[in-house]
Amino acid sequence: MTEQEQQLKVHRDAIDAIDAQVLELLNQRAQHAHTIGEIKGGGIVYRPEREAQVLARIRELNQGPLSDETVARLFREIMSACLALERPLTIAFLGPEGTFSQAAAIKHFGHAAATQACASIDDAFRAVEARAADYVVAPVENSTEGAVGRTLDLMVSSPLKICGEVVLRIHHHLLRASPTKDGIKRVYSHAQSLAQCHEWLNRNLPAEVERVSVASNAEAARLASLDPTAAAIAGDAAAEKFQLVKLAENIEDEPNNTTRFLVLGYQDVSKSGRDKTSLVISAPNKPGALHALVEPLARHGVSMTKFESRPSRTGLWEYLFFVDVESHASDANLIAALDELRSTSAFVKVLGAYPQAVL
Ligand SMILES: C=C(O[C@@H]1C=C(C(=O)O)C=C[C@H]1O)C(=O)O
Repeated sequence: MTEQEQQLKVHRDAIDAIDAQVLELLNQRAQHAHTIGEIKGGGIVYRPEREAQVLARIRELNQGPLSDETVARLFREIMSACLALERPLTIAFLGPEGTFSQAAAIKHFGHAAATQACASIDDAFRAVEARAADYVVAPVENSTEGAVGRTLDLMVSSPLKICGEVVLRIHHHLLRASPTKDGIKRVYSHAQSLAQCHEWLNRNLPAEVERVSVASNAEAARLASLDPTAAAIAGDAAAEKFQLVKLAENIEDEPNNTTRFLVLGYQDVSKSGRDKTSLVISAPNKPGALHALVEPLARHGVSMTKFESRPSRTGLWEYLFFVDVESHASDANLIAALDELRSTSAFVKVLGAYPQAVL
């Protein structure tokens, strides 16, 4: 054995011994999670607030050299596998396979969860409402393009509650079946992605190349895989699924492009310690209405992280305001502010209280 081989052997033997211990400990952990499942007695096993606390604690304990992000991702998968011992969760998302919604579902629930592709955001909500899936993951806002109106509208009438949020960094690539930019006649993508790459397209593709908006980026990738004169704008998952070549990477105009997704199900989530509550409140279109809405929140020390207005579709009220606050719905100051708002607004709905994204 050479000296180098001897040195390698020392460390490989150490790794083998550690792996045996890690394996033993992982199974001990799984056993405890299973027992907790039994104590819960067949009720809802998944506890978003506990999972957020586990991930936050792991990040805090971490001394490196692995990054906080890396260890949190590993523990995300460990919890996912422990939970699947009871029953794998089914997560509905806006399909087809390979969309950012699916990537968000996997980021939040780990790979042990089963993902169920749906034809529309409406269908994904319906799957959970009909209990054909456990949770839905739906996009709600993009840092460059703003709110996803359909998700906001659905939440107003749906009986589902928000029980988590997922923040996903969005990277778009120009994809094609062949490795050249020559002969591209059209580019397929979802309208939002075309908008997010608008300037890059202006600079890098001839003006006569047609931009065709389709239902999803994954659908765009599928079409580009069939049509030699087409390219698609989509992310890594779609590129992999349809075996397309990346002609250009990270072509989004805004480098910090992120999309926020919400997780909804039939579940009230207890306090994790770092929570948000999402509300929708109606306000008439008259002077001072907006002030009357914000003032009680401010006076009770509730801090807002988002404020989004949307015309009411029912015609009963002029506007609906979607408000996110940095409190849990069970916090005394938020309860007091909501009591006041209920006495002045025709419609106040708590869409859910949930842990802030940890990953
Ligand atoms: C083990 C539990 O059940 C599930 C599994 C968890 C885990 O593996 O740590 C955490 C929360 C729950 O989703 C629990 O509630 O503590």
